[in-house]
Amino acid sequence: MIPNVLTVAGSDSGGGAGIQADLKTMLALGVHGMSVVTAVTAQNSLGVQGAWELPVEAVRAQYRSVVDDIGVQAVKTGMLASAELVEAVAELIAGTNAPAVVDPVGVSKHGDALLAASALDAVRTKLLPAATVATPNLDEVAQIAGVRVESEREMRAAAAAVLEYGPRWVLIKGGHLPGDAVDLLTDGSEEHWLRAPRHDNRHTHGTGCTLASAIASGLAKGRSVPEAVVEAKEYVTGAVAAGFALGGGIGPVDHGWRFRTDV
Ligand SMILES: Nc1ncnc2c1ncn2[C@@H]1O[C@H](COP(=O)(O)OP(=O)(O)OP(=O)(O)O)[C@@H](O)[C@H]1O
Ligand SMILES: Cc1ncc(COP(=O)(O)O)c(N)n1
Repeated sequence: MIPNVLTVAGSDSGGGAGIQADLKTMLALGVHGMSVVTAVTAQNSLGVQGAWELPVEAVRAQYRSVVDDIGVQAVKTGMLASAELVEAVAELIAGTNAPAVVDPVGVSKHGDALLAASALDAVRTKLLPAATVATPNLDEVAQIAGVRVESEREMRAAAAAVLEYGPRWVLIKGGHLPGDAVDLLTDGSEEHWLRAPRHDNRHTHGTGCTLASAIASGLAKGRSVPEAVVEAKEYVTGAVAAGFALGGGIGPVDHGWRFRTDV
C-alpha cells in the first residue's frame, strides 16, 4: 500500500517552496501526496510579490474531503497566514489520528512575512501542542519562544523553550548559522544532532518545506521520528547540493536529484 501524506500549506507559483515543494518531495520519497491550499502566493526567485489567504471554510472543506474519504498516514503544515487559519488547522490536525509535522513558517528567505504577527499566540497555544514534530528555523524560534541562537551550543536551550509549548519532538534547524548545516532533534530526553556539510550553493529556496515534507513521508511509511528525520536530512542535503539557478534570484533545491541520470 502506498502511504498517503497531506500537506496543508501555501502555494508558491515559482514551484520551489510551499505546496509545490511538498508534493514533489512526496513523489520523490514514494508516498501519495495530497494538498490543502491555505493561501496563494505570487512568488518567484526574487521574492513574494503578493499573497492571498483562502477563507477558513475552504480550508476546512479541503481537509475534510481528503481525510474523510481517502485517509492520511501523516500530515505536514506550512504557511498558515493568519490566526484564524492557524486555529482552524490546529483543531483539524488535533482531531486526526496521524502524526503531524508542523513547520511554523514565519517569513520567506527574502524576508516577506508569510504569517501575521497576530497569529503567533495561536501558533504557541494551539498549533504546537498538536505537533508530533515541530521544525522551526532560528528566526522562527526567536519569534515564537523569544530565544536567540548564535551558536550550535545555544540550540539546546532553544529546543527546550519550544518543547514547553507541547510538541512531542522539536527539530531546531541550524541552516542559518555559519559552518556545517547542523540541526538538533530532541523530545526532551533523547537528543540527536544531525550534521551535514554546508553546500556553498545559493539556490536553497524551499529547504524548510522540503525537510518537513520528507519527515512526514518517513512517518507515513512507519519510521520512528529519529529515523524519519535522519532520512529527511539526507534527502534535503542532496537536494541543496543539486539546487539550480532559476530566474534572477535564489533558485530552488532539486527535488528530483535522486532520479537525474540525464543532466
Ligand atoms: N547551504 C546548506 N547546505 C546544506 N544544508 C543546508 C543548507 N542550508 C540549509 N540546510 C539544511 O536545510 C534544512 C532547512 O533548514 P533552514 O534553516 O534553511 O530552514 P528554513 O529556514 O525553514 O528554510 P528557508 O531558509 O528556505 O526558509 C536544514 O536541515 C538545514 O540544516
Ligand atoms: C508558500 C510558501 N510557503 C513557505 C515558504 C518558505 O519556504 P522554505 O522555508 O521552504 O524556503 C515560502 N517561501 N512560500
